[in-house]
Amino acid sequence: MVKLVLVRHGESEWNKANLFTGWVDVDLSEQGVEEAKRAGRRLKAAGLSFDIAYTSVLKRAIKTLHYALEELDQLWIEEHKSWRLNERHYGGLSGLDKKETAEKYGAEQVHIWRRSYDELPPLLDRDSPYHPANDPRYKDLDPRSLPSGENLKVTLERVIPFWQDRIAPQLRDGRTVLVAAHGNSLRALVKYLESISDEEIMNLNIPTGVPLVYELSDDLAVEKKYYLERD
Ligand SMILES: O=C(O)[C@H](O)COP(=O)(O)O
Repeated sequence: MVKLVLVRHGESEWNKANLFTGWVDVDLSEQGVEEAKRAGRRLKAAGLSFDIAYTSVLKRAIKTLHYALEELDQLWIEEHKSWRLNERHYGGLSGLDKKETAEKYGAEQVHIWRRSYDELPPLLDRDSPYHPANDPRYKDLDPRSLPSGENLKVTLERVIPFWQDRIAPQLRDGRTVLVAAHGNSLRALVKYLESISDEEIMNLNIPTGVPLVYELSDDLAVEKKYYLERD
């Protein structure tokens, strides 16, 4: 049996302000820092330690990983960052207020944008400051793989190759893996790991800063799954 732990970053400044965020690189709020440290304490209380960690190229996930590893005194472990673990790109909704957007387009439409599997948000113009083509951290990527807006399906299609090529081989070699990422990149991974249907995934929410432990068989089938809810 091998262990995989997923943790969604702690509350961000824009979670707190109720703004659509996606790939915008906002920081953790004060509460988010506390949630990240608490995640680390919960991992420690559960007797977990890690061989390798993965995160996105967004600071709310990177910092969550580091705060958690600091509590474990494991800041030294090997870690890898990838855009493939980024939050889903919210396209033209990036930076908008979620409540105001619901007032404008209706709560039902906003719920579909937020939770459906295959409905795309409005797409972003390539000259928008929120477009990844204008962000140096993505300069080495093929411009064709830079999204102007993503649904969960597109997010899953870029997360799963990273899972298959990078994370799964580590687990198969018996390593304990920590992944610090985002609400929707983790929903995509959970959908894949648990074969959740396109309809059912609409009801799945992953809370911020609560470690989700998977116990996997040697061929990476899910044997057990639980949240660490105690420090
Ligand atoms: O990108 C965002 O706005 C949040 O991190 C996740 O948003 P959601 O709850 O609308 O999926």
